[in-house]
Amino acid sequence: MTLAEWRTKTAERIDGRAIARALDARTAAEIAAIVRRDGIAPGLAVVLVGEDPASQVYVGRKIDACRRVGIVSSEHRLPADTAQDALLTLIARLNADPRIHGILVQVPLPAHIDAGAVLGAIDPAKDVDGFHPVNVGRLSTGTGGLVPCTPLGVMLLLDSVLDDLTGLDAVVIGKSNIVGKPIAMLLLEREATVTVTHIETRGLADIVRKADLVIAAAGAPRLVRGFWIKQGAVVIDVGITRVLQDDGRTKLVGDVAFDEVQHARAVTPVPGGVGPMTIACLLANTVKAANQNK
Ligand SMILES: Nc1nc(=O)c2c([nH]1)NC[C@@H]1CN(c3ccc(C(=O)N[C@@H](CCC(=O)O)C(=O)O)cc3)C=[N+]21
Repeated sequence: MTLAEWRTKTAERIDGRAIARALDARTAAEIAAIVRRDGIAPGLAVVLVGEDPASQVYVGRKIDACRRVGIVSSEHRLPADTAQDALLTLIARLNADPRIHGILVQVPLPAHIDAGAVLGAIDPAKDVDGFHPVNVGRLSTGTGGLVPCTPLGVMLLLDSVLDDLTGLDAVVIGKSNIVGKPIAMLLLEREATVTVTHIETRGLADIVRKADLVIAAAGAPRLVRGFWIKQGAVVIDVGITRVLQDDGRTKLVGDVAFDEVQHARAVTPVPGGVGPMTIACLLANTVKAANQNK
C-alpha cells in the first residue's frame, strides 16, 4: 500500500445497531412461536437496587427492548439501603414464579450487599446474565448454559466480519467476570489463541500489536491507540465511559481511539457497537430460558 492509500483508508465500521436489529427480528419471531405454542409470552424480571444514574438508563433501555419484541417485563426498583435478605427473598419469589423465565439483577450492587451471594441465589435456568457459578462452569467447560450477554454480543459482531476464528491471535484487554473472562472462554471455544491482559499488564501495547483480534474491555477511555493496532486487525470496543467535554456536555467514549485505528480491517463504534448487542442478547437469552424451562 502506498502512503497516499494508507492515509485515505478507513476501517469497516461494524454496525452494532443493525446487527442487533436483525437479531431482535429473529427473537420476536421465536416469541410469536412460543406464544402460539404455550399461550404465554416469555417473562423477564429486572431488579435494580439503588439510584445509580447509568444503571437507571440501562435498565430503562432493557425494559423498552422487551416491549419491542414481546417479552413481558417486570421491574423491581429497590432503595439503595435494601437489606441483602430482602433482595434474596425477592429472588426466591422470582425463582418460583412460572411467569418469569429470566431474572437479571443489575450490577454493580451497593457495597453492603454480597453480589456473589445474590447472583448465586438466582436459579441457573433463569440466569439470563450467565453470572451464576453453574453457568460460568458450563461456559468454561463448553457444556452449554446461558452465556453472558456482552460476550455473546461480541462474538456475533466478530462473526459479522470473520467466517472462522481458528488459529487467530486474540488479545482481550480486561479480566472482569462479566466481560473479559467469559469472552476469553468463548474465543478459546472457537480455536482462537487467546491472551488475556489487563491494565497492569507489562508491555501491553506490544502484546496488542501482535493481535488479529483485539477485544478492549478495560473501561479506560481511549486506552488503545492507533500504533497498538496491527494493520488489518479486527477491533471490538466494549468500553463505554461517559466523559465531560470542554463545552460542559457529556459524551460516550470507548476504550479505543476510534479515529486512530482506521488501518484496522474493522472496528466497532461507541456508541452503536457492543452496547446494542448486549441488549439484543439479553432478549435472546430470555427466549432461550423460556424454551428450556416451560
Ligand atoms: N446485570 C447486569 N447485566 C448487564 O448486562 C449490565 C449490567 N448489569 N450493568 C451495567 C452494564 C452495562 N450494560 C449496557 C447495556 C447497554 C448499553 C447500550 O445500549 N449502549 C448504547 C448507548 C448507551 C447510551 O446512549 O447511554 C450504545 O453503546 O450504543 C450499554 C451498556 C449492561 N450492563
